[in-house]
Amino acid sequence: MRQRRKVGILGATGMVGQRFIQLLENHPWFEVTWLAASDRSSGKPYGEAAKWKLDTPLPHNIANMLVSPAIPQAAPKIIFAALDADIAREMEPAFAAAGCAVISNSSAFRMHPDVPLVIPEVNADHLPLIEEQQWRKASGGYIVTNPNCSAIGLVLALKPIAERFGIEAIFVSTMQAVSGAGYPGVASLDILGNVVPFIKNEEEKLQEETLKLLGRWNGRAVDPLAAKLSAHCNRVPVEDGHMECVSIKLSKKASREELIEAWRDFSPLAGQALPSAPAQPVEFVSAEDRPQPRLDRMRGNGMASTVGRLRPCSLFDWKFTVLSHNTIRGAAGAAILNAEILEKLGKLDPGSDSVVAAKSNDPVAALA
Ligand SMILES: NC(=O)C1=CN([C@@H]2O[C@H](COP(=O)(O)OP(=O)(O)OC[C@H]3O[C@@H](n4cnc5c(N)ncnc54)[C@H](OP(=O)(O)O)[C@@H]3O)[C@@H](O)[C@H]2O)C=CC1
Ligand SMILES: N[C@@H](CC(=O)OP(=O)(O)O)C(=O)O
Repeated sequence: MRQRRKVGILGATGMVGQRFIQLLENHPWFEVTWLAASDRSSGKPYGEAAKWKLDTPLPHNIANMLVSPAIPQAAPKIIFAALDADIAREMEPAFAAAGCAVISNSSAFRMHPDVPLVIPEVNADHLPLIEEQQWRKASGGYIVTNPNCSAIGLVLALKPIAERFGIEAIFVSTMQAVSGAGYPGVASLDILGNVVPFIKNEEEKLQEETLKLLGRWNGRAVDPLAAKLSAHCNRVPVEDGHMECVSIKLSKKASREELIEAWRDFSPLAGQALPSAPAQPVEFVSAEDRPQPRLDRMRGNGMASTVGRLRPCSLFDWKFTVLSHNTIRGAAGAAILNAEILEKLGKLDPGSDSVVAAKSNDPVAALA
């Protein structure tokens, strides 16, 4: 049996941090040995610092672990980061500069030209971008990101179609769960019995990240997919699971059967034996009233994207509905799968502990 690698979680007390703890509890490759959060939590036992909000018990060893200050000294070399974007912008480069592999869930560096934005089933071939990062050259450390929670479900559904038929235009309207806003998130008086047709920066992220993810690695950089994309993002009173209504215009004609076949055949990680990879990343359901968040979000242990309601579109070619779990596939599970593919590629260990930390005093500038 292989020895499990020691990993740390930055932002461990938050909603996504908690998912990391839950999903890593019995992970065969990774063992959580370090937890960090803000000064409010640092020095306290995790069980006291965090308001555990998940429906599985907080593991005992984690409850008793002291929350560390969020600094790279004494942190393990593999870090899962679940920080607010503003804090991530300062902190993730400091960890990368100190020689850590930062597997980030935040939006801070997703669109940086030298930072891979990756869904392993879709664009693992973008990972060589890490070699362009100054931190990598100086200390072995790097940042790899996973996408926005709405982009992940959408892109998983689009990739098999883009590969076979090409996509020229996409229209998407989301219905996003409240857990996406963290805790305490949206006030109950705003969301109960209501829909809020605005999520700050979400439409911009969904549009630009989708095109980068479906883009082509040219050996030095990623050329984004040249398609038109228009997004509407809405918050709905659902606990977990982002649903999206999608219309697409194809480059080449496709029948309903051909589209379903493209989704069913899509298994690019088959044979890789990555512990978190779902056997069927895109599940097509034929029932006329599916997918639904409560019934379908846990397909593939929360890592599959469920597609249904495929029918002709009178504006574009086809329309369908897609659903994915926003804090599993859309956040912590996505980052863990990124770490697994990096491990498989022999890239997860950024170097031994003796790696010399980067000399730069400004790690953000070191990326430029
Ligand atoms: N919720 C979701 O569905 C998704 C969230 N994301 C992204 O993941 C990230 C985390 O989201 P979420 O878990 O919801 O956020 P939360 O607000 O629930 O958690 C934030 C975490 O960051 C910590 N933190 C805050 N300030 C600092 C600081 N100065 N130094 C160190 N740690 C700090 C908090 O610690 P403390 O408890 O001590 O304050 C807490 O652990 C965000 O970038 C978010 O956009 C991405 C996809 C989906
Ligand atoms: N904004 C998303 C969750 C999120 O935090 O996204 P991002 O990782 O892009 O910041 C939502 O509200 O559902």
